[in-house]
Amino acid sequence: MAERPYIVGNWKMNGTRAMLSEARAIDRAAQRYMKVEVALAPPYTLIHAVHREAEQIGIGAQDCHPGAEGAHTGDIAASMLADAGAKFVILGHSERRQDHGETNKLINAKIESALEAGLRVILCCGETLETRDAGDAEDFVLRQLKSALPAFGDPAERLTIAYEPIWAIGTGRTATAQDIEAMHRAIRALLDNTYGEDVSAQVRILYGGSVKPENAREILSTPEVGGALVGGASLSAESFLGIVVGASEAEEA
Ligand SMILES: O=C[C@H](O)COP(=O)(O)O
Repeated sequence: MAERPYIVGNWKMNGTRAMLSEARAIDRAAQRYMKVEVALAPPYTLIHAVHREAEQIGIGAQDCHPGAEGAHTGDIAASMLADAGAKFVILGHSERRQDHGETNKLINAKIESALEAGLRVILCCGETLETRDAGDAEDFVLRQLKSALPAFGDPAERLTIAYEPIWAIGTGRTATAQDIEAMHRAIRALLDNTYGEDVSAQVRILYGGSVKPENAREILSTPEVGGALVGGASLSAESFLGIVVGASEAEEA
């Protein structure tokens, strides 16, 4: 089974240089919880500055362009992220799919490009409430993954999946532990079939959607949950570290 629980903060479109003190506090405190792998994905504008501050935590980005370079105004290539100090990139987040019409095909191309640039990838998936209520959540998520997953057999440790039910993002609602476990088991079975069990075992499956200090321990104790992708609660060191503590306790239990 893959290593330590992975707790990743996604700052989304939040953060100016004034937030560097939060990143610094997270980094310093993370050194006390070595059983947990802690990472932050600030906006592009802060990647290099947070990277320079960080001694312990991993720094990543929230998106990249599928191309290597060229005339794409406003876009950022994976190699440029790596140059700025990023070690991973979040791809296929539901907010990118909704706000920018990202398709699984495009996300697949971005993944290939990110891996080529030496980055780790956190591939997001998740269903809407309508899809869940219609009983199609599992089929929908597995279809998303089948279309987006990279055809690699080699750097499995560089792939992480994040299951984020869209209706749980930023709403205060979380999926039940049973629903999370069932979906994570379905994703694990897909990874087993796609890459073989040895490779699949190296891929962590994170849960995302209103993870907070109060629910972190329960969620992170759920079978097949290898960590959390945290939005709102990652914006303050205090609440994010509360989740890190929950992960550490879940790991020790
Ligand atoms: O990337 C993070 C997720 O979208 C979860 O966001 P949230 O913790 O604010 O619900």
